[in-house]
Amino acid sequence: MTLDDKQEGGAPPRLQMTGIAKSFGGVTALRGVDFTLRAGEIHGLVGENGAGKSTMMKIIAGVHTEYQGSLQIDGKEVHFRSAHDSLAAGISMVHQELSIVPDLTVAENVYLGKQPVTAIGTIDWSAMIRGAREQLKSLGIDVDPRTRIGSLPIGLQQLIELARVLFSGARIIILDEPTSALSPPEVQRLFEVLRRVRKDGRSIVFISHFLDDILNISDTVTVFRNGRHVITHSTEGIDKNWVIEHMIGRGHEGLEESYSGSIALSPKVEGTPVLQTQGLSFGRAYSDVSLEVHAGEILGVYGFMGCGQLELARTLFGKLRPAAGSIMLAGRNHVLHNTSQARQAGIAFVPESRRSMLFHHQPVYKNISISILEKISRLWLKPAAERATARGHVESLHIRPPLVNVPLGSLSGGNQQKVALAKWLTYMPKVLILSEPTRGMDVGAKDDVVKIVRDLRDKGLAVIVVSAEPETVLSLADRVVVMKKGRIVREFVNETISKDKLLEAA
Ligand SMILES: Nc1ncnc2c1ncn2[C@@H]1O[C@H](COP(=O)(O)OP(=O)(O)OP(=O)(O)O)[C@@H](O)[C@H]1O
Repeated sequence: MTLDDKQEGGAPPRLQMTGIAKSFGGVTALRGVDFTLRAGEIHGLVGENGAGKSTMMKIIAGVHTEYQGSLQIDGKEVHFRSAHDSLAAGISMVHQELSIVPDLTVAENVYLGKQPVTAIGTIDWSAMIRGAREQLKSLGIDVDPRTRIGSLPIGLQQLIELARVLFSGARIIILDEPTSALSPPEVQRLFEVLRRVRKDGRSIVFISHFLDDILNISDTVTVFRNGRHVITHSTEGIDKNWVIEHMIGRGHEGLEESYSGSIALSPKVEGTPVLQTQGLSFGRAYSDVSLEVHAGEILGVYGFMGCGQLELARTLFGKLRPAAGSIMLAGRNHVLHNTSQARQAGIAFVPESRRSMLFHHQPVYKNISISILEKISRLWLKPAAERATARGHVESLHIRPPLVNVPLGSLSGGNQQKVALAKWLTYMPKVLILSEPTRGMDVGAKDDVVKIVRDLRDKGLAVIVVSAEPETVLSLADRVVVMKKGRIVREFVNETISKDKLLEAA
């Protein structure tokens, strides 16, 4: 470790974990890992999918109670037996999956489990609503605390969940992928709050695959690889390349090249588009959207979270019925009444919430083969053939562990995402719509996805990539349209663009 374990003045660290080991059945998640968190520190934690980040943090949060090694808070040995124990010790964690209660109001969610009470012991609704409004305001969120939270866009839900933890008074706050659904301005607001929280002497662990965010907000960075602690270093004087090198443990020539800096877009493709829309509108989500995508082309649709791009993607897959406008496939008008019509027309859609569409208790190979089973069920696909298909995808996407018989639920979040993508790659559509295809993936996995999607394009597929992450769009798209408040405001063709240009347009 290159940092001193002692805090200034010789006080013990806020949190010290030593020699932590944890296995799940035959899978070893952590192999004797050390981790130190100091008071008033924002500590970035990075590593490839499956490196053990979430497992380590879930031990602190009292989710995993069986492990080896020592856990000390302010110099005192503790062993949490439940999430409740951990909360009582002043530790709060926001998991990758949101844990809000969709049917409750915003205020109830902010105060979940600790509602203010009146002198006579009833819930103090007015204090709760007032308190929630103030807390949210400091995060720049202007929303009526009486709104049902499930009716709000996902980015807002994520911010509200963060608000709950940030204002809980916890001394140790663990944020696992907190910015995945946030727009750039929302990320900036979150960072301002995190800096305020740090000033109060509270400590934050920030897990993310967005290395720019990690370097921007953290004081210290720790890298895990394959269940081991690789290095801990002050963020001063290190850069993204340094982090990637330690994450993957080898040179990374070629990796991320397409993400950083500028990229050159392709000229417009001539001929009849495989898919085209004219004046497409859907309620308040988006209106008057005209776009086209050709065979052998990747169209990027970029916009901040909640600008209508997710609804647009769903419409193109027959999940939503447009209020106006038309969709044409190979130059002919098509009315898509449902998703099976879209599939028959050769359209595939990988949604951003793909993990919810998987079967967590089923083995990996079943999850991958399910879409071809549907397509060629009459052929009585044999399990051996299913496994063989799955193995091919597990290999090309570098899914870890590389086992097709283990239950999907035992994989790390990022690896589950890869399985979800593999599932859709098994059947060859004409149009492939990908919503947030690399969310939650580490740099290496992103690179694998980029290669696979480009390969599909080269085989003649028309691909639409919908994303609120500029890097995702830049790394994949041949041509980009930018959406803002439900409208296409800009198209970039045959020119060199950068992240700044995209952000500016959005
Ligand atoms: N509940 C579980 N049952 C079985 N195996 C598990 C379980 N949770 C995690 N693992 C395994 O432990 C290893 C570490 O997973 P973990 O979720 O900690 O990784 P991570 O670094 O957080 O990855 P990601 O960036 O993808 O979220 C992985 O191999 C994973 O498959």
